[in-house]
Amino acid sequence: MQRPSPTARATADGPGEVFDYVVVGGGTAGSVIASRLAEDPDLTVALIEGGPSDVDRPEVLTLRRWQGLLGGELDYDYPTVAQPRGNSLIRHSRARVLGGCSSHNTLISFRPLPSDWEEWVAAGAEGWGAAAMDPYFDRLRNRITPVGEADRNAVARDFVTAAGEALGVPHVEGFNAAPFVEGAGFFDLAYHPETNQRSSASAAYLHPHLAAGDRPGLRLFLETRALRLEVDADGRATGVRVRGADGATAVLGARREVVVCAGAVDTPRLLLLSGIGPREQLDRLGIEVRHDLPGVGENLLDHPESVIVWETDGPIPENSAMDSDAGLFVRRDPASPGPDLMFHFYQVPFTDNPERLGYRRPAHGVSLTPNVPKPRSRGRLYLTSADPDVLPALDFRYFTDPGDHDARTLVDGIRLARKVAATEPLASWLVREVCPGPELNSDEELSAYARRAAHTVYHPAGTCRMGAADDRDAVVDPALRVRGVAGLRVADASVFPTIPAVNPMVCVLMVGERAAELLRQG
Ligand SMILES: Cc1cc2nc3c(=O)[nH]c(=O)nc-3n(C[C@H](O)[C@H](O)[C@H](O)COP(=O)(O)OP(=O)(O)OC[C@H]3O[C@@H](n4cnc5c(N)ncnc54)[C@H](O)[C@@H]3O)c2cc1C
Repeated sequence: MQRPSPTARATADGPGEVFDYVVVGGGTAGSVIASRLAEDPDLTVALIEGGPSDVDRPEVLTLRRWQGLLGGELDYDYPTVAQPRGNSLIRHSRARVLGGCSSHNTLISFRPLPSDWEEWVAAGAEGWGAAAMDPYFDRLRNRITPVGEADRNAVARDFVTAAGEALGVPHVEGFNAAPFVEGAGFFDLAYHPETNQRSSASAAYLHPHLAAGDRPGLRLFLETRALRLEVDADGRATGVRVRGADGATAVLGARREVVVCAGAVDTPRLLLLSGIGPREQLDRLGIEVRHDLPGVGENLLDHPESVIVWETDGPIPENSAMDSDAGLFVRRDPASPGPDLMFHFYQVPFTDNPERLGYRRPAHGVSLTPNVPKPRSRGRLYLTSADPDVLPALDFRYFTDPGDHDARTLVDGIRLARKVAATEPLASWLVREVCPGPELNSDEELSAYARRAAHTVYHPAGTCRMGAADDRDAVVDPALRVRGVAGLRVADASVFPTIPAVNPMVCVLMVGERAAELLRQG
């Protein structure tokens, strides 16, 4: 396959090239947008990606190797600030490679539920309802397919059967076929079952064109970091100041628009470093205010999870797509429009966090990770320095919602997981509950364990939230335009007003498809 074309030829502070569009972040949304814009041969598009190419990198492109990428050289690996009600040691993995997080995630692919989109409309995202958004799913170029037969592990099959028996939820074959509120089954994944290769955003939207050379207007700037957005005296974004791998800087100009797709951490970070954000924070750090926009970095959302681990009666079979191929959705509150508790089933003992609490990893085991589909806690991202190399502070404020809904959800999750584990055919595989352990039973004990052993499902979102054009706390309007700055849009997980009940990657891809259409409309 042809190597990606040129990286930035940055000359110190010299005027750089000018493109119709400059897209910052060749990740999940950015790959879609750049590819779609460049379908028009008359347009020039610069795609700025902080990481290297994923082409010809089997450690990236092989789905089952995902855990090997966490914390490595292709991971920005953000810490969180202290979480008094949760686990302060969670690291937020974010990929630094073409394809972004779709190049190191588990590629579980859920069409967002109708109620997820309707929540966005209620939050001011006019035009983003289910009827308008659903057709974008069918446009996605990724290969989205149920876990292949050969990858369906016997213990995962028995988990699906036991979950149905124990909780009375339906066995779902193909979660994307129709909206659901409950169910257990194998996931749909964006992958090629015959080779275990990723169908990431880059593999689906960029690789074929890099190989065919049929996107003449598209230039990739790899290993190139956007340091600051250039905004002129009239309040218009005119380009992006970048730094190449050799340390040289340049400005890439945008004739039409700049589109920021750097993800829920780096998009607000870049806006803040560019003087677009809450005046009080920018003043304190000595960053010149280009536009006072109070919502930048607010509304930090995530799906928190906890874990129950069982030791198994010997090793379990090896076959799998990526070691967490099946899951379970439950609706505890009949008034909820969608599921209000979700579980991933792992064919491995997932003990990273429990080990810090003194638990030992069993030689063989499986895990269930209950998570909170609609968390009520809201966090915040902010800068502590004007230096672009200082990491932003991520304060998720996990488990701080006044009604204790989020922690309560995990306690219910542990109790339901125990029911499933006690039910055949899963029960025969298991010899003992390793953590939290059968001696922990009260709500208080389970809540304390669930919060201290908490992890993230790696779904940060919401930090440049979309809202009505006159909503002073919204960062972008329903056309994804940054409010108050001309020629600048944001399109990635940061625009989510609320988090979908399901895993969000497909939602991000759909935001990318819609963003490309909005950009073409001008
Ligand atoms: C380990 C893990 C597992 C996950 N599993 C799933 C799953 O199975 N299913 C699911 O639905 N979701 C999953 N997710 C979440 C999902 O992958 C993300 O929500 C989604 O990919 C985010 O897309 P994005 O476009 O917002 O950001 P990203 O895909 O992160 O893209 C941002 C891009 O911008 C680049 N960038 C950042 N800053 C700069 C800068 N200053 N200059 C230049 N480039 C920059 C980055 O290098 C990156 O390529 C997972 C996430 C992780 C981390």
